[in-house]
Amino acid sequence: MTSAIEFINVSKSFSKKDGSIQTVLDAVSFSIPKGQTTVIAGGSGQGKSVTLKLILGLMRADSGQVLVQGTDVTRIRGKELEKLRTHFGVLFQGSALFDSLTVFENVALPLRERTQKSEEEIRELVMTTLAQLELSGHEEKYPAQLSGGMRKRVGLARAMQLNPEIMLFDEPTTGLDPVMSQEIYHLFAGTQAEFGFTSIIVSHDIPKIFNLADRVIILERGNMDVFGSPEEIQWSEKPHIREFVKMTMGDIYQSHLVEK
Ligand SMILES: Nc1ncnc2c1ncn2[C@@H]1O[C@H](COP(=O)(O)OP(=O)(O)OP(=O)(O)O)[C@@H](O)[C@H]1O
Repeated sequence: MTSAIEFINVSKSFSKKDGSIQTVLDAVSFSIPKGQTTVIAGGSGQGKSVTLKLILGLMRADSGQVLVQGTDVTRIRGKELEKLRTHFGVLFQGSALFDSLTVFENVALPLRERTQKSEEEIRELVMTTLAQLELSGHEEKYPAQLSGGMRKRVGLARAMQLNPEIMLFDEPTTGLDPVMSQEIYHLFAGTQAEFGFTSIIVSHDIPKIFNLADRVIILERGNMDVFGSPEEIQWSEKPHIREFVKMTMGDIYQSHLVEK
């Protein structure tokens, strides 16, 4: 299976104020297959956002290789890095919409900034995506006039504009109620199936988010455990994974744990 992303012995540490060193990633290796959905989970401060930043080249690894579609991000800079980033669609917490721009303008932004398309072409593309994400009729509204779920959908519409091969979602359902979160998950599953991009989702919303996952990566104390499917997690013998299952998946997987 071809990998969209591969970490080979990647380490990342930070110097703390008290002079000590905090190792966030300790020689981790894993690969993210093309066209699949990988969920990155783990407790607070375990390095999920650092992992996304390393993938995007927003942060540099201390050692090891971070391969994005075969290119080592740790070795490129400037224009080359910018070009590589065009392969990504990014939806971060809070959707990061521009409040002073309408829905239409927010979604059109990447096309206006990154392509030579005419305004006519841009209108057609934006209106098509808005229709796909059930946002038709809202194009002249401003973000403040939308619900949280709609803002996420606008963020998703914008992230999809340049037909990215890889989508990164950082806590995509933060701040949404369970009904809206469910709606967003449906939308992810639908758009992923339709467009076939590689999805990487960082989320605390376990076990719900696991329904979307082809594979799961759990980060803890500098190490990563990679599971081929969410079901595999429950059979892990590792105490910290069993603890994670108990804390986050509770009753759903409890019976299996008891049976073991
Ligand atoms: N630029 C930085 N300088 C110093 N320390 C940093 C920096 N970025 C991250 N860290 C530290 O690295 C650790 C991992 O951070 P990260 O943001 O990746 O955690 P996370 O798993 O995404 O957590 P959360 O779920 O709370 O968002 C944290 O302890 C954080 O303080």
